[in-house]
Amino acid sequence: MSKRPQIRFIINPTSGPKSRVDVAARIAILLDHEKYKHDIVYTTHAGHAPELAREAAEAGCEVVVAVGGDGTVNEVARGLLNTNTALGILPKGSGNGLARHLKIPLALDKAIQLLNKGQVASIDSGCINGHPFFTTAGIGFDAYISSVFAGNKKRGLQTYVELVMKEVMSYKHLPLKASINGTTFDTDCFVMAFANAAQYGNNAYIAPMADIKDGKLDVCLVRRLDLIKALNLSYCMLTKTLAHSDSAEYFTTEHVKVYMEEPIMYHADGDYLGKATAFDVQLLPLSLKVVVP
Ligand SMILES: Nc1ncnc2c1ncn2[C@@H]1O[C@H](COP(=O)(O)OP(=O)(O)OP(=O)(O)O)[C@@H](O)[C@H]1O
Repeated sequence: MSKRPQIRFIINPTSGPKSRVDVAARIAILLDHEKYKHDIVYTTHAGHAPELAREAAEAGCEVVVAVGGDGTVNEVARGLLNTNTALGILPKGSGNGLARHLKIPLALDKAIQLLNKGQVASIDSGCINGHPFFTTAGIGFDAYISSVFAGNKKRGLQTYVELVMKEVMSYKHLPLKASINGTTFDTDCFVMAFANAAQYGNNAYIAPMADIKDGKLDVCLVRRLDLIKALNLSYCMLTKTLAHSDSAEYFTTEHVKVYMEEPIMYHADGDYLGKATAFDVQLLPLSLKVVVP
């Protein structure tokens, strides 16, 4: 029994809708205790989870499980990058982009059971100006929406879509210079998204063909939008058909550089990170182990 590997659960008590479900109790009931010893820790502030994850990885923990939304998953995964410790996910957010991409069950009990029998796979991660991301990062309108969404008490797809429709026409397109695969070009930018996973979350597919293990980022560039194109873009994202739309262009690459005259907003995994005039976006191949079905 003493050789059982350790699994740590890191719970963000603030993430997701309020729920009466006692996650610790469900873990106690459903986790295979012959397979794992476990401990449960709770974050007390933003930025706490990377510390808790790193500490567990350094102690030789086999799996560290993020219990929360994509923000919590990002923080835990950051602490596990390039270690032998695998990330597990109990999805509790409103978008759950990485869990959805990896086909991790959204139902708590099923996600706990997956930890008992799942396998470990390596996935790529991305890095935008030094900030790791696992689903998507982006500059422009998606980052602007992240900044507004962060201050919004209501969550979920409906809030998100309402926000996008309200803000889309007043959003100011900014010009940028991008270097991708040895070519440098000038363009207007409504959004430039760097996709490691295919979706933002909520099954909104910004890069439907993105493969999280292929060593490439799928860069989606939307140069300009009018109202009709905006409606079409939303429809295409939700029907996984954006790659066939004439609103978006795609590039696959390991490295992108972007230069702006005016500062532009950016995000990583939906967390608004501020504004910058220069961006260096890289792909870090197979840099994270994850428990998957
Ligand atoms: N104890 C805490 N108190 C306040 N903020 C925290 C705490 N622990 C983590 N955080 C922060 O909460 C942020 C949001 O978490 P997360 O994305 O998991 O939940 P969510 O916003 O409810 O989910 P979603 O983004 O899917 O709606 C994280 O980026 C993290 O920095």
